[in-house]
Amino acid sequence: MTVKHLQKVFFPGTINERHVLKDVNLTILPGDFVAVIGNNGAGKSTLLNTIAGTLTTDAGELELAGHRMTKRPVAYRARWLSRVFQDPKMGTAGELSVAQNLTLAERHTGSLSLKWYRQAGQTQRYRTLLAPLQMGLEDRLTTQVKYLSGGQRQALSLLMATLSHPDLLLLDEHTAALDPQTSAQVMDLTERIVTTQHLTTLMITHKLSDALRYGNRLVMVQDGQIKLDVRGQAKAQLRQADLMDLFTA
Ligand SMILES: Nc1ncnc2c1ncn2[C@@H]1O[C@H](COP(=O)(O)OP(=O)(O)OP(=O)(O)O)[C@@H](O)[C@H]1O
Repeated sequence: MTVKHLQKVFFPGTINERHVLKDVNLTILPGDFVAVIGNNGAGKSTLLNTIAGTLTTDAGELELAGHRMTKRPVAYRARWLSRVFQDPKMGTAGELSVAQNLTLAERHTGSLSLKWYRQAGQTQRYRTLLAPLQMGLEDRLTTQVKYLSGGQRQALSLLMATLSHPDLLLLDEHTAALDPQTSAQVMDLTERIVTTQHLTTLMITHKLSDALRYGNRLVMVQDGQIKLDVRGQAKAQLRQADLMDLFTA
């Protein structure tokens, strides 16, 4: 994924004009797991939304898996890109069962009937997919998703978002609405899925400890620009105090 000279201006030409992304450049290499941090209003969500296509760009280029995404709608980008939102309700259909949600996610790449899960072997396959989440979902295939806990629902969202092996996985503060223990559980699950599938991942988080612990790369956005971009050994040596210093600098 490459982001070149990206700019976003809200309310252009008015008294409220605000340059939220100021010439952002970012090359995400295949297999990178990038944690994005930054103050409130720094431009993190705007960056993610322009990549996902829910916001248009004012200047710059976006390319993913060799395809130009810049002016493309969300549906076009969905072939290569998946997203998990902060709200566990966003990634799943509450009125449908766990199995039906999985079928929906699989229909992303084909055209299966929602009754497909009843076919022989399908139940076992879904149980096998769900068991590694360690949330007990393999025993709740017929439960309507609205009755699941936030953590179970977010784990299911994560599984559904990654079933199609996307070229880019966007995690939009996906553990922020969960209690600390569940959040840690979903983060560990995230790491397992991302590592096993070698997924290229961009994760926004407000938890500095998560940004330091997970992923091979850390990007700090400040005032619409990338203030810090470290990977590998340099990232491993970073401490929370270093980040706090940068936040206030
Ligand atoms: N759709 C919009 N219309 C107008 N202004 C917007 C819009 N979306 C964001 N902004 C403004 O752009 C700035 C950056 O917002 P953004 O949500 O990208 O920041 P953020 O780094 O994700 O912050 P937070 O950590 O609080 O979520 C803020 O001043 C915000 O008010």
